[in-house]
Amino acid sequence: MDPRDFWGKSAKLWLCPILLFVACLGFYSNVFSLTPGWQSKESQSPEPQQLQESSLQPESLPLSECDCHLDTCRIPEVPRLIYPKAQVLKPTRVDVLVMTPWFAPIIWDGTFDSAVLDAQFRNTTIGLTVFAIKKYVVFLKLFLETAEKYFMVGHRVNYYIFTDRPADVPQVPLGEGRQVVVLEVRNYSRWQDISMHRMEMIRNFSQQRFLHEVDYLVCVDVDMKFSDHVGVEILAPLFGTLHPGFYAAPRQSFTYERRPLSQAYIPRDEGDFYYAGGFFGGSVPEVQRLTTACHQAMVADKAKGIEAVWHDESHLNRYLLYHKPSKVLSPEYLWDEHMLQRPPFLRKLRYVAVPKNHAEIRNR
Ligand SMILES: CC(=O)N[C@H]1[C@@H](OP(=O)(O)OP(=O)(O)OC[C@H]2O[C@@H](n3ccc(=O)[nH]c3=O)[C@H](O)[C@@H]2O)O[C@H](CO)[C@H](O)[C@@H]1O
Ligand SMILES: [Mn+2]
Repeated sequence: MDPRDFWGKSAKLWLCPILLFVACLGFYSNVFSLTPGWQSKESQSPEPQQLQESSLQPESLPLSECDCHLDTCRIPEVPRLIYPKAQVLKPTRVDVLVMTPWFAPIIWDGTFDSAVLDAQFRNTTIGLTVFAIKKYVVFLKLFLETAEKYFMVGHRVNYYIFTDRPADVPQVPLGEGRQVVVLEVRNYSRWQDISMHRMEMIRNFSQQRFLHEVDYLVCVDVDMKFSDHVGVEILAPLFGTLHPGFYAAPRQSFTYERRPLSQAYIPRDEGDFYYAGGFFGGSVPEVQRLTTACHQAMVADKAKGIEAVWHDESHLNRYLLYHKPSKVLSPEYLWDEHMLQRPPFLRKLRYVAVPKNHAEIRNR
């Protein structure tokens, strides 16, 4: 028999039971889906109560244009530009790590070209959040003046100043497309509580305002000044900054929270980097997720009578361990000249600590 003939005839014979089986499958799957207890987990619709609760979870925040997988964001069109060509066999930095194992760039001087980046990020509005509660209002003047000189120059910027002393916010001349927005908030008696509640307040205002007003949020400490360019090279769905005290340290010596009782707990055999609490950010939905998660973790810790060793910074580190940032800023973006000796590979100091007398300024 011709093999083709065999397959021709037997195909018809085989096809009948298969079609019958498929039809039965379709019928029974419909019947089962109508029968309680036969639904698969995924297709179960949550009880109204569950739905309300899960809508508070950071993962289930509403989708937005920026809310997409790392590699699926829309590529912006850039105009004709003249800039030096990258050379594949001449890497611009060989002295430092410029890429994480999950392919997030680590931002160092020499690794980026602002001409290209500025074109890619034109029409972007950046929100810079900063808290100046109680005596910390004294830092605002230098902070704003230096930000005008170095932070996102040429782009639209909203300075969101969270303070309990709106009258003490200084008037600083601002460039075009830049504005100060004063957000009056409560204070706390302990500095640790002020620091930690930043997560809650950023979360709250993200929902109320930031989602509608800016594309990215940059969340920083106020007791600092800009001293070199900080531009759109830092912008990404989620970014953190290498803490200047730990960039070369082994993970065992990172000052993560080590007590399993805390929501910020990280075991000694885990950890990528030690991130600083004083400089993080991302798209508004991602920052909303981060701040919601960190705030919820701090509420849970408080209920158990535990406070993480480095407060919000410990929770930020835990979050960024399990939600890998899409860019990592080098310590150029957060440095303390009085505490640390500048290593030769640190070519620029972009955002640096302003010395403060802790006894004089904290808890006042
Ligand atoms: C540079 C850096 O990574 N700093 C982190 C580090 O502490 P720092 O020692 O830099 O903490 P800090 O005294 O600067 O406090 C954090 C921030 O809270 C605000 N504030 C604090 C007290 C106050 O009375 N009024 C007020 O407005 C202010 O914006 C300040 O910059 O660890 C803290 C948690 O322990 C935070 O994670 C900080 O972000
Ligand atoms: Mn600080």
